Amino acid sequence: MVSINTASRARYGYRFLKRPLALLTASVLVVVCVILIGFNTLQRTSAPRLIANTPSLRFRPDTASCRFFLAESAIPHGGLGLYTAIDIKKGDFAQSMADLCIYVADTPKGTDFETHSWARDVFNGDFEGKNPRAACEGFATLFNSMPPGVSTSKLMPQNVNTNAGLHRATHAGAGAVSHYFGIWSKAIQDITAGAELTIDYGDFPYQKGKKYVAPKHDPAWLLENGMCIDNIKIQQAVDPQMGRGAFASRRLAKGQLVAPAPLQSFPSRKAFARQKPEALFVNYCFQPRGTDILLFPYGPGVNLINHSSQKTNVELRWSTNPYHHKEWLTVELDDYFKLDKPGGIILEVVATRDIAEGEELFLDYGSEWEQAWDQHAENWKPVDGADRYVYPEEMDNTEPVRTVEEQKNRPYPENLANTCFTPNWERDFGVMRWKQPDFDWPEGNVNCHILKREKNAKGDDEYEVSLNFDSYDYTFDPKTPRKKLYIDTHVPRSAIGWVEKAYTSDLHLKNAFRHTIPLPEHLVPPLWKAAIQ
Ligand SMILES: C[S@@+](CC[C@H](N)C(=O)[O-])C[C@H]1O[C@@H](n2cnc3c(N)ncnc32)[C@H](O)[C@@H]1O
Repeated sequence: MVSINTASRARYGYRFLKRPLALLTASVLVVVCVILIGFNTLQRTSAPRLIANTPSLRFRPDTASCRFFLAESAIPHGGLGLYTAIDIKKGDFAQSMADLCIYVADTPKGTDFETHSWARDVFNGDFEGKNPRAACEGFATLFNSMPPGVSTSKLMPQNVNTNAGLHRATHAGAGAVSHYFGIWSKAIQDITAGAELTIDYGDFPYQKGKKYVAPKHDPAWLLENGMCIDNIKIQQAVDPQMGRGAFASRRLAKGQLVAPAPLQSFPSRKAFARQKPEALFVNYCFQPRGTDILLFPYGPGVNLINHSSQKTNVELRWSTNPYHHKEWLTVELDDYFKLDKPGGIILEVVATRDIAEGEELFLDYGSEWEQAWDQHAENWKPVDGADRYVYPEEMDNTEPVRTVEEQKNRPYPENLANTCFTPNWERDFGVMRWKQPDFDWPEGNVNCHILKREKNAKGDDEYEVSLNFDSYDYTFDPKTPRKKLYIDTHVPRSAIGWVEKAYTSDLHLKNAFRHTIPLPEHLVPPLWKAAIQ
């Protein structure tokens, strides 16, 4: 937590200003600085308005430039809320970095994961399996809901394919990290510093007739009471085997809060072991040793911190924030899961030494995890056919797409299927002309077969496609009339994309590494430990 200390700010003396020449020099410097800062600020759209000072720390952290905070929601009973400390223009990104989601391909019915996760079609996970649902870290899971007209932001579930630099033919880490990275939100109105960032959930039970007011806090209050969630940026890890990693977006001082990590609790890891390999989700969870429970941290970037026992520069502790229900850690595990809302416990990532801007962050996952990884890396060999596997992002999206007929002679890689983005939802089956959608919901993206390709009057390719609204059933033969056959005509090339067929992505690699991150022993509540013996 950050504290403003204006009195001690004065301790930084400017005694040399007593001399006139020095005064002139200082004035020129100030003007140059103001111009440079102004230019820099313009490039970032809006200026951080907050000034902070933590002079007691030898290595002064740059908290003043924090752009996003987690703090008590200004919505009554809203719990924690997301805040911006900068002005954001309508249409601009309204978060500091993209979110990451982890899909479970066949979510068991009736489990806590099914009820507390994102639907398959929100972030383009339709094609992974029969009942895909996602756990997401970052802003997506932290938003509170406000009605249309009041809510500030909108999710932008972009179809970003990424294997995080890990190819199944060459990397032991392939299949051990999620490909669903790149989820953003954008401002749907001009947002001013101090505003709580909200989205409209769509199904939130708003009170009829109630006039909702946009929730906000004073920016200075945020600096005093908020937890900065902007200290991490996500990039390719320095060691390519690790996939992405978390990096310091500003300098961080020893002992400083790097990021809060609210936790989602799931009572049984077994629920994720019905398929082989076990669901990738477990790799992103803490597990108190000996228990079967999973704790999923969803604070922005926390989940992206890789392991190193040699280069460790952050550690975990239970949060001191009032929203961390520490009393919930004093009940037996069984009773913990009977609590009204088994959420509300928060870990914190804290710097164990001064960290320079741009340094990769490393947590020590412990020797058990390290040995498991070393063994995996030593024994790993690529699965059969790995060198023929093509990731969707490797396809050239400017090339004309071959029709089903043409594919008989020149097939595409067998793991890939086409998707078509269609606005034609309000229909019975039959033939419809494609039109430019006025929405960007990912539900519009469905599996399709390319039946015909023709030039339009402008000389551009247009396609006739057969759409499959049962996304994961990509096997149907378009020539055999089905009960419901949906045809779109005049589909432009830009509406056609590629996805991996169900059950073929790296998520399902038989040789993928799976291991939870053991919760450090000293953080496991004694009563939970008692349950272990
Ligand atoms: C919590 S995730 C970390 C973020 C992940 N790197 C990503 O790109 O999404 C944990 C996974 O990252 C990878 N990882 C983390 N530390 C690693 C290390 N020291 N060596 C190899 N892989 C590592 C492993 O696949 C592990 O299961």
